[in-house]
Amino acid sequence: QNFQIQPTPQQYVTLQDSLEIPLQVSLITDKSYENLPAVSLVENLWKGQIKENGFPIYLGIQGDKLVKKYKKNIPNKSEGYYLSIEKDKIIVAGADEQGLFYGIQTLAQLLTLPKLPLVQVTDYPDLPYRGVVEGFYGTPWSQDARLRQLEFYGKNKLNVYLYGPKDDPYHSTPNWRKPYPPQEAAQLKALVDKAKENEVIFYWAIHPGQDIRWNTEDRDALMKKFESMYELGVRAFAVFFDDISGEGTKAEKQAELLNYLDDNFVKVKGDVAPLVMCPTEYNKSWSDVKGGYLTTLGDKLNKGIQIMWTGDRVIACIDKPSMEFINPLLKRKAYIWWNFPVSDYVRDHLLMGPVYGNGLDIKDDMAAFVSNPMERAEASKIALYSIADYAWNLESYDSDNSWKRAIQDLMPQHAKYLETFAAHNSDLGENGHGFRRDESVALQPALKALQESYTKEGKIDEKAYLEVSDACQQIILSADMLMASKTNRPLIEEIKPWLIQFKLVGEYGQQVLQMIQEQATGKTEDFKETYAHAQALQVQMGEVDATYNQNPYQPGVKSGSKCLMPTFNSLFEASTIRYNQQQGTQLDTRAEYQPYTLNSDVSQLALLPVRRKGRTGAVSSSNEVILWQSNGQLTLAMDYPRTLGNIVLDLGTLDIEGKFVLEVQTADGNWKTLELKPANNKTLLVAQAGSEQVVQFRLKNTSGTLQKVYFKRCSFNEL
Ligand SMILES: CC(=O)N[C@@H]1[C@@H](O)[C@H](O)[C@@H](CO)NC[C@H]1O
Repeated sequence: QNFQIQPTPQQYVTLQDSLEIPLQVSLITDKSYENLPAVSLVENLWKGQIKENGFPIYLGIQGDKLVKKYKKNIPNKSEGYYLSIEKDKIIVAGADEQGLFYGIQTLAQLLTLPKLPLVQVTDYPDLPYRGVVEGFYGTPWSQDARLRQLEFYGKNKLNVYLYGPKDDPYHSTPNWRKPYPPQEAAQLKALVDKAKENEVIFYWAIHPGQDIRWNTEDRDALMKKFESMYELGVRAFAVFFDDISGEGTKAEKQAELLNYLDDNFVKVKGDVAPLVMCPTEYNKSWSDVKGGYLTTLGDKLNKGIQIMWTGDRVIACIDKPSMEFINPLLKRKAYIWWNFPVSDYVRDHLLMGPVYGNGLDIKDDMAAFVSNPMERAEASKIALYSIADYAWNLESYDSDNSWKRAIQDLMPQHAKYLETFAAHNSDLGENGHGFRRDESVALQPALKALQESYTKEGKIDEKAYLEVSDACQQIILSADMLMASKTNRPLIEEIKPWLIQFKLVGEYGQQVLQMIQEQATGKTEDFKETYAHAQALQVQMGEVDATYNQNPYQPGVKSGSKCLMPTFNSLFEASTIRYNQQQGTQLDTRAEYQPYTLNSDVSQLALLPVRRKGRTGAVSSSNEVILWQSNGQLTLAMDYPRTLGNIVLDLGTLDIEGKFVLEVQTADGNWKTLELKPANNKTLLVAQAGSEQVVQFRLKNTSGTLQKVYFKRCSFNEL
């Protein structure tokens, strides 16, 4: 990967010459700068080698005498800088202190080269605010993760971090009125200090809308909370009104409160950044323009207050039409809250792919571009690196080039392996927002050719076969090397479950390739064992999915879910079907491993699919009235003895006494009846399966007559 400055600078002139990296430097700067982040940064670059007669580095800010002669070179743009590396000196001149800091960040990147190239960099950001809103549901980032993030933002010229984790009880209901306890307060103070060191504006956000009352008591409570955050060093504040219902959603009241905060806190303090607010109607698909919510905010909110916007939908890329819709309503440029790579609605997937799809022609239409990331902080850095690249210089943004550099930056020693992993772990899978991403892009043609040639004609496309076979080798190698990596352990620890799964996907692919080869060339003996090996890998993938990352939303671990797994599963099924036809065998052709099997002589239940999500199993419910004949039964068999927790039934009635019996068969073969107890004020019935391992359970109509019931729920969980 040939060297590029990150983010891509506005103007970069190299003089085709270079300089040995000076071992000792002397800093020539206005004395009042000694504790500026920019100066601390350059002191860290030459730790202990700052000497009077060292190589001269001039550091200045527009207006200083020191950089007077570079006045015309310094861009007249906030956060802009001019960096000139010459044979006998280096000049770093900022339009302001942030620009000076960024000039030195660029110098720091050039210092990673064997020699310092003689360059002139004239640079500045397209957008005034660029960064991250920690605004997702799920486990909030840890203190360490946040400290590393802030350093990453400094390096990548991101200048905003909005602290707003939905599941922090002091940010949101119920404790937004309360000050943080001492330990959390100290941690926040440390974050504020780290942000300052990295020229990042640390916004503390409050999420009061679910239970706020529009009265002076709550208004004063909010002011008091802001005051307590101010004492911790916070100098930037946000109020989020998203995902709430009821009183808190009123635009007039929201505007009144925010204007009050603006007039009585922000303007009074004098050193606090412009307020940022997230509206209740934060995307077009939900907004009711005629209802007047957005126009009320646009008309009434003080001009300086920023209003966030996620685009045409909750999860959507941002383009010109999106901005042309919202800006006139808000009577200001919307402050974009981009919901990527957030994955709190697809928690079993990692979003490691390129950042693409946002307009390159909208730098003058947005007040800001901040990303809502994954709860996995390190894994989010691939996307955040490219978001920094995009938001600094939209027109020059190249998503694939940026993605490759992001990976190189995250794991220089294992970039090849991380790229293999990231390429196949980028799509979200089916989801309620309908937002999808490309995945396995480079391998798609070969996967498609292999699948079509085999499933349609039972032939092997040799070229495609070899390409997919190599890819499987690469997948296994990458997973192993990354799991054993000594660098960037925080990243490896975060993605380990997916690395384990990814390796299994590669191994499964290898077996499936062997299956189609053996079937196509008539090696019937080998096929049976290869088939069994493929099934063994399906079982292991199922176990990984049922073991790691268990959560109440999208439990489990999906890897290669858009292209690799569907192709391998289809080839597994096709080759088994062909084998069965050839040999007259009855091998199970189902590729999605199913530990649970339903059997029933009640015709309306017999074909209901059984779904497994993480550690819960559930029979798809039916909307019909079930004609359940006397002695009719439904059984749920396990692949091997398993310990179950609750078995939950909903037959649409609690009146099952003397009509239905629920029994479990334990591993010793004995049956025992379980007591079904009502579990809510409706028709839910729950039974404890007991501590022994179970091989199956059954629900039987013992009434002696036909029963008409519903079949709304039959689920169970494994302990
Ligand atoms: C403004 C915004 O997106 N708010 C939340 C956000 O916290 C979630 O993380 C986001 C992604 O699921 N959905 C929208 C919504 O639930």
